Amino acid sequence: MHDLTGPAPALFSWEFASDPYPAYAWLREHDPVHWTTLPSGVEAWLVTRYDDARQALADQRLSKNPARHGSDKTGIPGERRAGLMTHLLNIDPPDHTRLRRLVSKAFTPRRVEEFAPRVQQLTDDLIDQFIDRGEADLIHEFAFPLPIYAICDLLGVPREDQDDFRDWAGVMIHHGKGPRGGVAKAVKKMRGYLAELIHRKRNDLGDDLISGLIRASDHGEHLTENEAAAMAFILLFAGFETTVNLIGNGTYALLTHPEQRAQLAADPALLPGAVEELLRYDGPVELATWRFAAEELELGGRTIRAGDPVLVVLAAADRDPSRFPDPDLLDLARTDNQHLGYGHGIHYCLGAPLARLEGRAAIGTLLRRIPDLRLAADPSELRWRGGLIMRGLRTLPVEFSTLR
Ligand code: HEM
Repeated sequence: MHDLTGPAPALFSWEFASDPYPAYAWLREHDPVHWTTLPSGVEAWLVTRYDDARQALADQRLSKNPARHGSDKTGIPGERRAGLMTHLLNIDPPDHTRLRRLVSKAFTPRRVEEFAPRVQQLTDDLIDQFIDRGEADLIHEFAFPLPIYAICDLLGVPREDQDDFRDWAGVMIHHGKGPRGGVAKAVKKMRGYLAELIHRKRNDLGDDLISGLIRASDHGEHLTENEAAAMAFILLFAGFETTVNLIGNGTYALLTHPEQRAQLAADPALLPGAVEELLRYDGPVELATWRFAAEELELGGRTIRAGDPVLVVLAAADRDPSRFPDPDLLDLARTDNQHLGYGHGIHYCLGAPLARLEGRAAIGTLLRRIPDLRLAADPSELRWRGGLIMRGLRTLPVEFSTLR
């Protein structure tokens, strides 16, 4: 149980980054829709209770497109909102409805299902590379490469170009060797590459997702090359660091809850439910992406003014005791687990079936192939990446026996 009687906790401090849950518990109890100043200096509402969060995620008066009502308070420069940034998470209906319908025709559950053997092979190949060494950093060597190669394969990026993507993606989340200021450069290179790839595929359609997008757009609904590039970019961008963190945070939670882990190892049928519980307990997306009040509205008893930025704190909602009994307990056998880790409403995660596939393959295979996997650092030594939206570890050092 958290101490809810003390003064308001400091948000966005170093301690907060490693364990934000006590602060969120305090907010849920005392100021559930909380006006705050973010580290960037931008002011925004934080929504922390489950019911308010679900309501906000489904409320179309909360727009995703700041340009629509001329109130961009995020501090994100205007030029980044053009080009690749005009994607699903930054637009409202009717554009959103059209683009989402189009991508859903290409990114079908069947396509994901057919992809399962490839994900399993990628998982095994990555484990093969460190299993004889007795130690590894599971973020850099496992959680990070798996989703980037998986999404590249799915999109139809040729294998010989995939290491470039790995490098650009690495720079984008500061894992790579590139300089910190290289993010804009990496995005630019990715944009150039995607535009060229889409152009090439128009004349040589294959069985991949980009070809599927082009085909879907040729059947009536229009998709410009810029929209196609933005779509490929958001699939990469939304599907990459999130999955890194599902594997990283999930494995970390299992390594620090040995009884739960033993229960899962003894009963692999628990795996699908276990991955959902890991998403609820310490999910990759701490705060949902920016929303802006298109008009004045009430939320959790507070008045949100037109133009105000609203951030729904998924991590706080998913530990709300009024929705989840014993919310701070990791219970891999939990039932009635309708968490908000993939969002809710029209922006509900498009890649959830792929994320589930990757999460189950990665975590299930790791536990099966390395039954004595142990954390090789004290939890207090581990560092969490300090972004606003995502929650994830910088490194996850592990050790294990090489005798098997
Ligand atoms: C465990 C991994 C993942 C988690 C936790 C996750 C979580 C989320 C969340 C919370 C949202 C909604 C954000 C909001 O409303 O502000 C979202 C949207 C989205 N996700 Fe995921 N995601 C994951 C993996 C993926 C993957 C693998 C892909 C694709 C390859 C993907 C593609 C998308 C897209 C395109 C959207 C925007 C949908 C829209 O606006 O209509 N995600 N995701």
